[in-house]
Amino acid sequence: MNKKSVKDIDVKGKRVFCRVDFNVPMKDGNVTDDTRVRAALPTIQYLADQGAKVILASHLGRPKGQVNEELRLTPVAKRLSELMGKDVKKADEAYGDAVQSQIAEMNEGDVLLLENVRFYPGEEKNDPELAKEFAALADVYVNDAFGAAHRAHASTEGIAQHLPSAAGLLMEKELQVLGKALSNPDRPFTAIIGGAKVKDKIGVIDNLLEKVDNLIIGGGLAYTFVKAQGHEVGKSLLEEDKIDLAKSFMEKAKEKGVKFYMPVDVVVADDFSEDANKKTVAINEIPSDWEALDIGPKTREVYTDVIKNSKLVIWNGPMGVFELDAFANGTKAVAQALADAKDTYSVIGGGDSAAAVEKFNLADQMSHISTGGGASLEFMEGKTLPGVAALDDK
Ligand SMILES: Nc1ncnc2c1ncn2[C@@H]1O[C@H](COP(=O)(O)OP(=O)(O)O)[C@@H](O)[C@H]1O
Ligand SMILES: O=C(OP(=O)(O)O)[C@H](O)COP(=O)(O)O
Repeated sequence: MNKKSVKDIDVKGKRVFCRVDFNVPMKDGNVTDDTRVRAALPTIQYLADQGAKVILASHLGRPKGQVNEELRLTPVAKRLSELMGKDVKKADEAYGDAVQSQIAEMNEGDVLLLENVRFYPGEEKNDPELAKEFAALADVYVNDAFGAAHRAHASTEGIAQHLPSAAGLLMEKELQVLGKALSNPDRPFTAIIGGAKVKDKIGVIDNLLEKVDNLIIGGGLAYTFVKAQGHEVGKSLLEEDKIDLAKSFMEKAKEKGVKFYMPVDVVVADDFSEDANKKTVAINEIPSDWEALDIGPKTREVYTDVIKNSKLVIWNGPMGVFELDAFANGTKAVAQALADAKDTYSVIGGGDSAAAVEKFNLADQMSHISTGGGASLEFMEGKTLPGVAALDDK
């Protein structure tokens, strides 16, 4: 990476504004999954150990520029305190005089978490005035929020125009792992694309066809491809206006010699619920008033085999509605195959895929679980991430 690292700059005694992605799931005022907090710990700990005054900033949810009591970062500060084994102070705002006073009282190695930056309308608008207010709090800017690096916001992009800046350790690791996967991949290289966001993932499929040896399609987005193959999909998820594009991808795969794997059988249900009637059918036999909610056993076998024979696999999006146990088998089979394939480097991206791997207790057997869903997709599409582009070059 040609961007400065936090390790390239002197932070001792300096006030460091460190943007992290603490956009974590919460329930009843508690953090229910602290993966992103733990992922940011190496940078926070490094800064504290170096004697910096660590000022952390993050968004949480989408409060649309207004204060939302349920989206305060207080529970995250509590969790971070527990993880670090030291007191982490929390500010009630993200800039201004009160925050300045709190910072003035900090000692070297202290950590302060600012309030949700999206409580201010200027954040998502990348308002230069708000960026200046953030910059006024610190001497140095470090961006460790890979999950938000695809956003050009005041705390991810604007602030970097006003302070010396560098990438945090998580940011570096994410860019290095994903960058290597794409620039110099071990082969056979397989991409598995599933989930429900057809529109978001179409672009990435196009780009991946230039790079992979195998492309596996599953999840809700498969049915646009199934339809493009000429089969009926009943009530399954379908993006009518993307059928032609799906067709062109299958043709492109043929031209490029990419093996394109689609479900050969599926689990269909008469309702989107745990206790729906369900049955397994061949891909050309989806009944008109049923919907496909998971891949079937034959497909699981094929996909498992491809994974076993790959050296590098990137996986984004579940194979079925894994939140319902009745339709979790396809996703579980893929996760298990990745866990079993010890010689295969596995990269998981996307909140739901990561959640699925956690649910099956297989997270620690994956090589790399990316903290960014949208960010990892945009990166893999070859787009520039504004939060990275804004940082100082080496
Ligand atoms: N066959 C399907 N029909 C409808 N929804 C599906 C199907 N397969 C997967 N899904 C849903 O897709 C969602 C995840 O999609 P997406 O957000 O694109 O993935 P990710 O967050 O991993 O990028 C899950 O909530 C899952 O229930
Ligand atoms: O959770 C996030 O995105 P992700 O679910 O695509 O990983 C990031 O924190 C970005 O959040 P945003 O999509 O509200 O800008």
